[in-house]
Amino acid sequence: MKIEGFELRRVAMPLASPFRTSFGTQTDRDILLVKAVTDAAEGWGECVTLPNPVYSPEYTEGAVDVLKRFFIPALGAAGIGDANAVAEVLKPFKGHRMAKAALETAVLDAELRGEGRSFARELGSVRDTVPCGVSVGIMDSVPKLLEAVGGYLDEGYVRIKLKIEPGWDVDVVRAVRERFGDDVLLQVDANTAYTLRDAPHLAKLDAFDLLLIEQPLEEEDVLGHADLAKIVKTPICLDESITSAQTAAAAIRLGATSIINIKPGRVGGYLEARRIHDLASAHGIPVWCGGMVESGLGRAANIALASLPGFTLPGDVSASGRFYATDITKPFVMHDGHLTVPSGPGLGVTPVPHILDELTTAVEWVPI
Ligand SMILES: O=C(O)CCC(=O)N[C@@H](C(=O)O)c1ccccc1
Repeated sequence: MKIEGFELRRVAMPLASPFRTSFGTQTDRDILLVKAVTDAAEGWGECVTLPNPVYSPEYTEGAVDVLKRFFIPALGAAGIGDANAVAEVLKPFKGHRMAKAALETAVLDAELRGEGRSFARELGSVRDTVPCGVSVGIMDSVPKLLEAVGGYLDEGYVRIKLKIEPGWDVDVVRAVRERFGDDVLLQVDANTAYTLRDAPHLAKLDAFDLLLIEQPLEEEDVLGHADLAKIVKTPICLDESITSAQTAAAAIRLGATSIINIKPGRVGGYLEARRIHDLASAHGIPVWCGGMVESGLGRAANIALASLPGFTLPGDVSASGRFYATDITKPFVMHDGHLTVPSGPGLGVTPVPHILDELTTAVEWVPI
């Protein structure tokens, strides 16, 4: 496959409702799409950076810059023609894993579309559908949260994830349990909002039979998570801390994590995500697919990843309608709490041209 260049496109996607986490509230998603133009096919990658470096050190303008000035020229200089070589060529560049992931995914999608192979087949899919979990943001009041949770359960979501932060945690979980009972699969995500001093408070969550507590402490505090795991009975699940198979191996060895949220953008791409899946499975560590409020393009790739055998917990793999009234692809619609794994070539979905044009705010061609 010969790569001719990449199109960097910004797409402004209004959210169906505000989404609040411990690091802020999003009302829209400014998405950077990377399109690989090759002699075989065109391929898409979605960069999951936020506009500001609050989830991880990356941010969208930085991703655009590093792609244009360093990553795409490096692929050109190396004469890259397949996705397996991308990570190796980009290895000398530190970090910027979300930008690397978007570039690798675009090349992989083009390659697979050219070969008529699906993303799911390439990654090692064993399922035709995946169960849908949903992430529920921090709300203005408990009644409003209970209304939102009830709505998602009525829609058929099989797992509820509650965002928590100091002042919005134990009482909120208790209210959900009291209203919806003990059978609902329930977990919480702190997005690094606590410290080890909060361990006794976080241990109060043990009363509610949660699936896991996600990333309670800051990204770098792997040892703190290992200490916390000795105090809190609820399984600790890492998100921000797991940036590669190597950091996953360290966190598992140190007892800092007993479940891993795999987000392909955070770890540098779907090929590294598969390596983490394989490593975790070898250690008996369940994994699930995290979400970054992706459009249908990133969502398609996540659904494919979530169909691998070690993804035994429902992921943040929700229907398009959870976040977007209008998606740039054919929307993913949940049936009986599940989404169908795309089976077409590559991602199996492509942007709907007139919708993509309407939502595009900038396009830039970067020849290789
Ligand atoms: O379902 C989704 O796509 C969102 C899941 C979710 O809560 N993502 C959170 C997270 O902290 O994991 C997030 C969203 C946007 C940006 C960063 C993080």
